[in-house]
Amino acid sequence: MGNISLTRAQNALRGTVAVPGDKSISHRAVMFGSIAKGTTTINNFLLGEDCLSTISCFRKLGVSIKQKDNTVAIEGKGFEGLSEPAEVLDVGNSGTTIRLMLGILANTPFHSVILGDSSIGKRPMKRVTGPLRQMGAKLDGREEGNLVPISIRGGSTKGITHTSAVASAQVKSAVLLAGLRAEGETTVIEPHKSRDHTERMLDSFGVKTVSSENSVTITGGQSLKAAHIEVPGDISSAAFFLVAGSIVPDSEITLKKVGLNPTRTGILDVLLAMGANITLSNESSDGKEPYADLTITFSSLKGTEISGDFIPRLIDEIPVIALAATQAEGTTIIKDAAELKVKETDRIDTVVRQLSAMGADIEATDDGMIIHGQTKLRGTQCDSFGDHRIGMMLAVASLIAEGETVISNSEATAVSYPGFYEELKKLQQ
Ligand SMILES: O=C(O)C1=C[C@@H](OP(=O)(O)O)[C@@H](O)[C@H](O)C1
Ligand SMILES: C=C(OP(=O)(O)O)C(=O)O
Repeated sequence: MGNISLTRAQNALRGTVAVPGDKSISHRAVMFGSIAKGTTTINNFLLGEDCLSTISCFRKLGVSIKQKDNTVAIEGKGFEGLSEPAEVLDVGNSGTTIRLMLGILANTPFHSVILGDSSIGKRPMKRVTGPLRQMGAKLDGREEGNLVPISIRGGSTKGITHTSAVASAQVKSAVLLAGLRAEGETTVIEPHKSRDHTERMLDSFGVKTVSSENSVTITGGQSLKAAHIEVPGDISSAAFFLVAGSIVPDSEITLKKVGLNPTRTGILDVLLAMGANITLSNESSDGKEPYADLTITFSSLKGTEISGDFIPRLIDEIPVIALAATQAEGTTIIKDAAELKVKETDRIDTVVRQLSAMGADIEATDDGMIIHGQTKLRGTQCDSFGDHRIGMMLAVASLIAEGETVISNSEATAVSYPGFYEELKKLQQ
């Protein structure tokens, strides 16, 4: 597995970055196009390994998908166009692929087996297989259907009202997708609102859902009509540059066409509350998703507290927010974020261990972390542990660390951002 060796930034970070397409939106565009009737086209599709896994799984389900660079064309034949896969569906490292796909397969009258890599092998699936079983789908897997490999035989399902213990767009989307073909209404209630890309994109495909603050209802029997999807830049990828620009002296970075769906912009609210200097320009929207250019300049940061409703709006950005907090004056407290423990790694544990090794004053709590700033960081031997967001956070940390930072399993960043290290390097010239 690859090591990358990085050194402290010699110059300020300056330049413009077009961050790659949004991962959540790219997955959904392929999935919805695969169950819609007609030709769905996607522009600025994310060529990250996770989204390529989604394409590969739907091809195994018999869907014709043409992909050239970041444009994709899908010949959808509706749900009826999906056929029993001869091979195992391998989702690689992607939690979104497996959970949403299970929702779709709940209604397909054939047998499928799904698995993923060693990280997926540890991630809980009961949160999805539980409600899908309640709807009538036949699923099984290790630990009573909690862990892959999962086998599923879809069939006829009935609508349910599901109260999810966690705010999770993957759970919400899986149940709503099963609800598309279920008898009657299906409602998902969450403790906090999670990202709503599914609801927005279903609308583009001609399917109505009804949302209130923390619940969404879908009526079964609706079919999808092909659509054209323009994928905005991924704010979760932009987050690494937002923090890099804030902590490397004299920096100024512009990020083009970054998706600004309000269920995803917690990182902007938090960085602004910490004193970051971020301006928006060229605000617009394609279809249902708003976007804008973001410009970030270096500024001094102060600690903050992040909890409750904020957490789902920035869940994937917490590793890099923790890094920003090491450079902020005062204390940052992150709580209500126990979900971090069931991501690609236990992100409370990996963030705390890796940043501690670099000299940060950071401690783990049951549902988050406490960071005391400002600390000087020093380069050391680090590890992404195969978690793309940890790899990218450590690369940003290296920019302000004394000496050499070596990151093992550095290739993990290709899961959501192929070419990340090169882009970071370009800003230093
Ligand atoms: O629905 C999605 O596209 C995602 C939802 C989130 O996961 P949860 O639903 O588990 O919170 C997020 O962490 C993941 O990166 C993508
Ligand atoms: C948690 C993530 O993705 P997934 O759940 O799709 O593996 C992520 O991208 O940080």
